[in-house]
Amino acid sequence: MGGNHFSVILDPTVATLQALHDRTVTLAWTLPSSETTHFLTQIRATPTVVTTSLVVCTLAWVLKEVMVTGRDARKLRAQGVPEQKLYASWWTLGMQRYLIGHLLEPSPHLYEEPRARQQVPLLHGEHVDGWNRAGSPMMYLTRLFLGMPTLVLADPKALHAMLTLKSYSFTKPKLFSEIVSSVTGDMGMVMVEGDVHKRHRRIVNPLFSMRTLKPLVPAILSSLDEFFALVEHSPVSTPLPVHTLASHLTLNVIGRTAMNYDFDAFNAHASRISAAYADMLAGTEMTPWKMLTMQFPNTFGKIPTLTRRKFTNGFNVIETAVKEMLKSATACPDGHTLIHELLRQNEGNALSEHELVCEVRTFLAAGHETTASVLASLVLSLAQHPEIQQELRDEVESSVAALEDYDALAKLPLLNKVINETLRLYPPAYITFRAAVSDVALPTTALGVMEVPAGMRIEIPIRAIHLDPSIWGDDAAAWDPHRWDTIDQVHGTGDVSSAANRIVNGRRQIGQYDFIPFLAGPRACIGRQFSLMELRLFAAGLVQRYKLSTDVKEVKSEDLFCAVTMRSINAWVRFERRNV
Ligand code: HEM
Repeated sequence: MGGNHFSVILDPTVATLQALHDRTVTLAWTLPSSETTHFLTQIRATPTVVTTSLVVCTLAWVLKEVMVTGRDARKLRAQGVPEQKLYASWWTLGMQRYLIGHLLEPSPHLYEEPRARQQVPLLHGEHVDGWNRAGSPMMYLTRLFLGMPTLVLADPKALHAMLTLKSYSFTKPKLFSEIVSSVTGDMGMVMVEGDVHKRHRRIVNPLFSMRTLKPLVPAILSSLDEFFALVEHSPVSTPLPVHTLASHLTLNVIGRTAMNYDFDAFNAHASRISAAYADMLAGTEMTPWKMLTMQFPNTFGKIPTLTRRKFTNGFNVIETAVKEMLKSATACPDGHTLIHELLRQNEGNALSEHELVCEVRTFLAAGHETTASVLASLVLSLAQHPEIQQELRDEVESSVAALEDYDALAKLPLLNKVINETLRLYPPAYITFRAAVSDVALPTTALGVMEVPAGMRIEIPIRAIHLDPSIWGDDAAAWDPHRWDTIDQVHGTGDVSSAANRIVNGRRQIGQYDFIPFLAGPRACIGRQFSLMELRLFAAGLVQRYKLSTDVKEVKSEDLFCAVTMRSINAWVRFERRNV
């Protein structure tokens, strides 16, 4: 019997069982326990009946997943997509292997070696059968939750179609949305899809134009001054945890520039809102328990653990605070922060109050840890490379009279190369996901037109693409800003996908989809210019004022903490004040 026949029978059965299960669970959580007991007695739900129903539900669901997703995997294999060979049969459990593996061998981080090498081989530069190198398809099938197939896709032609030409034929997969929306709310720009997304993007776009952003330079520099004050109170010989300080710095910036609010994050007794936000972020850390709660939100997800209670409390504190921020911005319509501009752009109330709140929450979530992560890696890399640091200092001092002159700063070649190289090697969005809304045809470099089945989960391995030696050369894993001296960034998918035309007149051709720290297309990062502005001002300001040094010789994979974003957790740097 083919997968389709199975689906016809199984889909409605599973949907019914699932609905029954959800209904029972909802009742169980909402009714007082005495009424729950009464209700269960009334429907003769003895422990045996409940257990049997749950087992049947689970089995039916597993059967459906295996049948339907197995059929989808077969469809892709039949078109020539290679499948990653898993190392042992229990790995076919997909992501569940982390849960089991965790019990067998506790490990603090989801992507820690050696399991990570097998789960995300490209992230770790491991070879995968069928992966480019010798011209074979730049994609492969791997397994995620309960063995569900995921298409890991790095072919520039297919990425161009998926991210740009047919962007709205793909959405964020449910699991991804659940993690993000738990922080941003359900109606922020990262979350919304289709026409709703177009409406949000149209209203928010002007906030991130240079006309709106440039007046924010003084507010960004005032946050840098606070960082300087903190550094100057610390002994010169003591390395400072830039991975934490950068996060405080960018939180203060996003508060001041976007929300008209002072987070005062460098202060150990920081505001209630900073503390609530920290609690909320701690609740998104990707642990095996977190994965279980995401997969079964109505059962495990409802258990009121301490982390969950702190998370909910943090969420509510932020929600209330953002509502107050919106209210005070409404009362001061000429203000210069992003929240003021958002309200001006929202003339006619195209976005509801709830949508506005989610949008502001999104700026906070998307615009804070991402930039902090790049900044920490950038400062550490400069400290590890004193010669580049000096070159950058010379460039800044000879070309820019004052940091306020942002137009001059934005043009500095080495400064931009240092930032690009850091975004290449340490992209905070190291990986992202999409799901096909319906059956969709994608052109590919090696397999002709590929039919992607509806619902297929697709992973874009951003960091793996940035580390691929066939794109960047054999020294791809090294931090070398001068590699950009001989790079041409080529727009479109053009001719760069084959090794033969990668090097032209001694210059390396890098396509639009070979370097995607901010992704590409209609859903590319809207905050790109904002974060580049922060990074340019901070990098220039720091090398002007301090000599940076470190004892950290290399960045190992366990120094990069990977959850929703990737961030450095071992960036200890000394700041020695220069006599100028
Ligand atoms: C170095 C810093 C940053 C990096 C590397 C980065 C990266 C990204 C990436 C890769 C995406 C696409 C995610 C996906 O669709 O799967 C994205 C989306 C987004 N980013 Fe950023 N981001 C950064 C900073 C910022 C800042 C500062 C803001 C705002 C203040 C911001 C706001 C957003 C928003 C709203 C989206 C959703 C856009 C849409 O779906 O239309 N980001 N970012």
